Amino acid sequence: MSETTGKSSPYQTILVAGGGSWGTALASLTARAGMATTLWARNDQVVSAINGSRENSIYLPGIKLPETLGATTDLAAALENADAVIFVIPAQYARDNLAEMRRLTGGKTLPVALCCKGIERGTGALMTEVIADAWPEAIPAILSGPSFAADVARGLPTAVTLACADKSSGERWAQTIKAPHFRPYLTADMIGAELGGAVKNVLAIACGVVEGKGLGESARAALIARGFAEFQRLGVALGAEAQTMAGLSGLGDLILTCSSRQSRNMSLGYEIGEGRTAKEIIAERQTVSEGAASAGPLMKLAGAAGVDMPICAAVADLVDGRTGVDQAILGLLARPLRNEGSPAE
Ligand SMILES: NC(=O)c1ccc[n+]([C@@H]2O[C@H](COP(=O)([O-])OP(=O)(O)OC[C@H]3O[C@@H](n4cnc5c(N)ncnc54)[C@H](O)[C@@H]3O)[C@@H](O)[C@H]2O)c1
Ligand SMILES: O=P(O)(O)OC[C@H](O)CO
Repeated sequence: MSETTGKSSPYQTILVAGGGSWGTALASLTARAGMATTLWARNDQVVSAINGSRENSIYLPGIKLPETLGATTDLAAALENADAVIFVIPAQYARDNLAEMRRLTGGKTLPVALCCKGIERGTGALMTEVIADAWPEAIPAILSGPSFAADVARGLPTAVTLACADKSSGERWAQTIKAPHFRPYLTADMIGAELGGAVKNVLAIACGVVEGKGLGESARAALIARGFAEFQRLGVALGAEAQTMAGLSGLGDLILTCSSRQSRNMSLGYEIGEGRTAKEIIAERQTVSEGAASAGPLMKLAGAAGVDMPICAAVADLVDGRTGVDQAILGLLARPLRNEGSPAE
């Protein structure tokens, strides 16, 4: 897929499922572009705030939302007229919500852009596998890449990967979400796109630990580079394309998330590096840190593929309380020396 035709028509009636910061930013984007957009959230405070004061004061405070954006807690009604769904519910709740949408639509074939960046606990399934089980009639796409919700909602320039195996649906999605400041790049490589988003969240926790522990910027750069090598090994094993891994949803998002404490994953790692436990930090947060829930399933996926991912394994041990920060760092530094390009054992 080298160039889009530019002739595809956008989807017109959009349901954005998920009233967190990213769902709200994406809903604002499509509503501003003129698509009839309804945001579904399970939290009625979010819905009243959006409909009443044009602001998601809980998850995206301080951003004025367009008058044309409607919000509802009634999923069945929101699905009734939708011709496309932007799915922005955290990965661990994706299966149940997708299955419910399938039930409510009677198994309708709808295009669904999956925007969550995670791997399912228990199964180690990627989001395309989850949707294939839970709503097999849907036409999935992956929207991923370096994009903080607040940046996009403020109209700051952003570029993302839009992956869709169905060329015509991919082109329609590109026309639907594009904006003067928001630029989607198309690919058919869905595995590469979704893997990048899930793995960078785990690696961002490690980078946060490095910062919180005061290990220095050289250590952080080394961790990003070695983390990227881990991601590439897994990607190759699972059939991801090299250019997707080096692109926006891979290297691009890894750089963003590992460089900014605006990232919930990096800030989680930062606090762990300062000496707190993941469990206590997560318990007091209202927002999601996908890397914490996805680190364990990522190790399951890597194990099944026979791929060694020592940094991600250390993060999984850390967030699940099987190791401490000092022990994790010592474990990584004590690994045998090897050639830079060699597949680790
Ligand atoms: N925020 C960003 O900048 C950003 C950017 C790109 C991708 N993402 C991804 O988007 C997804 C959503 O993240 P977010 O930042 O919008 O979330 P958030 O942390 O802002 O809010 C969490 C949302 O999840 C909802 N939720 C929790 N449990 C639920 C359940 N059982 N069923 C339905 N909804 C439930 C909450 O009501 C809330 O709307 C994540 O996978 C995240 O990695 C986020
Ligand atoms: O805040 P995070 O760590 O969930 O990152 C948000 C986006 O995924 C960045 O691209």
